[in-house]
Amino acid sequence: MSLLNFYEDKIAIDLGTSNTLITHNGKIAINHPSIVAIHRLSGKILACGREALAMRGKVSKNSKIVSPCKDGVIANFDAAEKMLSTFIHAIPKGAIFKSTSYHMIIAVPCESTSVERRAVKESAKRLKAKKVYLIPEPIAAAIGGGLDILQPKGHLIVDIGGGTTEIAVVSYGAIIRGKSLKVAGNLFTNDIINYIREQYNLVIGESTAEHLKTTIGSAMTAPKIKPRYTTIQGRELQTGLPKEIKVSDNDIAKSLDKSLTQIEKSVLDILSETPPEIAADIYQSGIYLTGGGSLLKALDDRLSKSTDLPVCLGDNPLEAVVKGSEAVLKNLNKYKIILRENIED
Ligand SMILES: Nc1ncnc2c1ncn2[C@@H]1O[C@H](COP(=O)(O)OP(=O)(O)OP(=O)(O)O)[C@@H](O)[C@H]1O
Repeated sequence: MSLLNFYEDKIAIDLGTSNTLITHNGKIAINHPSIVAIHRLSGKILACGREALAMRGKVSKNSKIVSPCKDGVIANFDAAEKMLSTFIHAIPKGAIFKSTSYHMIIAVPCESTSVERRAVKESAKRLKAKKVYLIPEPIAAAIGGGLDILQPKGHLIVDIGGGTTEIAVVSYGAIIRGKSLKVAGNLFTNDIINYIREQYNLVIGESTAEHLKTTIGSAMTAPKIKPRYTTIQGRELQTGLPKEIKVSDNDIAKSLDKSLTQIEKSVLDILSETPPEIAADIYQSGIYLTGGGSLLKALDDRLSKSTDLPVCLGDNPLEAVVKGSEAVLKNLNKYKIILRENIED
């Protein structure tokens, strides 16, 4: 390895539907919502990340707020590149190694097409990446959570993000069976909005629904336990007037039931397609649950009940993908089987 290569800047990117995380030389340098405010006429970026999120619903008609990713994949490449470029330029760089190009690794959904992957690589090249590697998100999440997936032993990883739930059976660093399901955290939020409208005739916004999900949200109703309540405000459907109601954790559990059942069904489908030797490993190791959606209360218990398998909640589920990607980029030799087996171009 030449001295030049040794000092090459290394960037790992988890460009998620909800959040974008970037590590630079081993540290998380960027952690923002994946959202940009753009001037309609000039196409100029007005704000990115948290700043753009704060502008949502409050900008003039000359500006628009854009989420570059939908259902786990880039839906608006121009906005995604502009957002990533702004984030990369915001990374505080060391005074000595001000490199103008990087080695970059980007996590992609396990069912991304070769066309999608090529488009991601081309975008990265336009962002001056000298060398670009891609890694499947569930594999990155598992490595980031400390799972040793290089062993010839089967693991079942369920990564519930904002736009997709990635379900992958992994053995010896390769995905044996994988599925990207468009049922994840953002849909849970919509489920809550719809339920509150139908049950209470109250229209609530995304932020209120997200708040309900992350505070009193639960994957299971608990009939024998005293319900937990919270008060929310919204607009009454018939009168159009502001109104306040009390909502319980059981309400949220009921609203999420259909989406959670879909995830459970997909996990069971993948298990039924898993080769018997690997299924035997999974019987022992259980399910590795990660991604921001895994933070929903009692989701591990619910998944364990429906599959009859132990469920292990990963550490730092919101950071696992970027940390795992970073680990691979730092040690390409150790993880070369992962890049070779899972991403063919
Ligand atoms: N405490 C919590 N309870 C329930 N859901 C949560 C909690 N904290 C975060 N989430 C949800 O996690 C999701 C974001 O997770 P994550 O950052 O892993 O997804 P992403 O990488 O942006 O999405 P994707 O991988 O689908 O592109 C959001 O839907 C968010 O609401």
